[in-house]
Amino acid sequence: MSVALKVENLAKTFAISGGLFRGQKAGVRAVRPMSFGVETGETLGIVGESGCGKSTLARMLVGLLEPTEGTIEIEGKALDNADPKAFGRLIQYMFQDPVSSLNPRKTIKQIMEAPLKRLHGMNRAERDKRIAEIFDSVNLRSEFLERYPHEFSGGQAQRIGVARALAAAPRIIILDEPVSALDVSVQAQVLNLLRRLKDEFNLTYLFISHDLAVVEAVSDRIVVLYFGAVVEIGKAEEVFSNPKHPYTKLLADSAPVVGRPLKAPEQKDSELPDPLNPPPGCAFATRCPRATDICRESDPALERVGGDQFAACFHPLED
Ligand SMILES: Nc1ncnc2c1ncn2[C@@H]1O[C@H](COP(=O)(O)OP(=O)(O)OP(=O)(O)O)[C@@H](O)[C@H]1O
Repeated sequence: MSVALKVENLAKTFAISGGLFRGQKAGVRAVRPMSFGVETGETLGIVGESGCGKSTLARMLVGLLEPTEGTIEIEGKALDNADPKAFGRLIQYMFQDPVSSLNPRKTIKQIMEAPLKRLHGMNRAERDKRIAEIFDSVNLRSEFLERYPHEFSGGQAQRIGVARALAAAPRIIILDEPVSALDVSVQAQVLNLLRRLKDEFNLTYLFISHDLAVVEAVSDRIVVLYFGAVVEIGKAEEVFSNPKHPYTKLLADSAPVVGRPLKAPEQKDSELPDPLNPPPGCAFATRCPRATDICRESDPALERVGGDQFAACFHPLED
């Protein structure tokens, strides 16, 4: 197995100035230094509550945001923010709401052609051939090419979003809530299509979602983020059924997962820490039923807690 993506000490702090912060050096630590790898052909699920840094991480991975520190490597090559085309040829982002992310004044054909011209310098005949192949793979009819984004239903629009991401011939696609806006019946179709395309094009996926049942079903491994940091990482079939970090357990207990009884979440305090004034210790300590003094004083590192599972916790849960 080869490594598709390697992230080392990747972090983003948004500097804040002016207004209340005039003259101060304040910053929101949206992503705290994190490291992980993704194997070629793997689907890595990324979960966490709103504000935990999922979008910031995704935007750094596709070169839309410059990291404050750390490195991103795809297939062994370090990415350079000064070369956005290199990012585009290797990694693409599929937005949650494809209709509003596509230019409403351009036809689907014009939208599909743009990355082929910009990233690959293809001539008209090459572009036509490539677009026809991709449309065939995502089961879209060629007459759709002359239409505009608003003319499509949710499921069709999502397939166009996939087609656009595929047009660049990337190695990795980041799927940001790819099915959350769709009806359940259409969700299954889009998920099946994504699975087939992954094999057909030998792709690697990063799958971001709030829906733990969907993430568990599609992922090989899952990363759980809390307050900008990885708190747990492990095999999809283990992470929610045998969580080691108390936060993962809280998420799993509060999510309605088919076949698993729904329990009230164990928690002391539902508030996230202030990102402008993070606590010195574990960011989850204020909510954690297992927290002790050490948790309030130092921030635990991610450590192996058995098999292929890692957790950042001084008191990981037992099997
Ligand atoms: N441009 C910005 N300037 C300042 N702070 C920001 C900026 N973008 C994001 N943040 C902050 O960084 C943190 C992480 O935000 P991010 O959008 O990455 O989270 P998320 O997990 O994707 O949330 P959601 O699921 O709601 O999209 C939040 O505290 C957010 O307020």
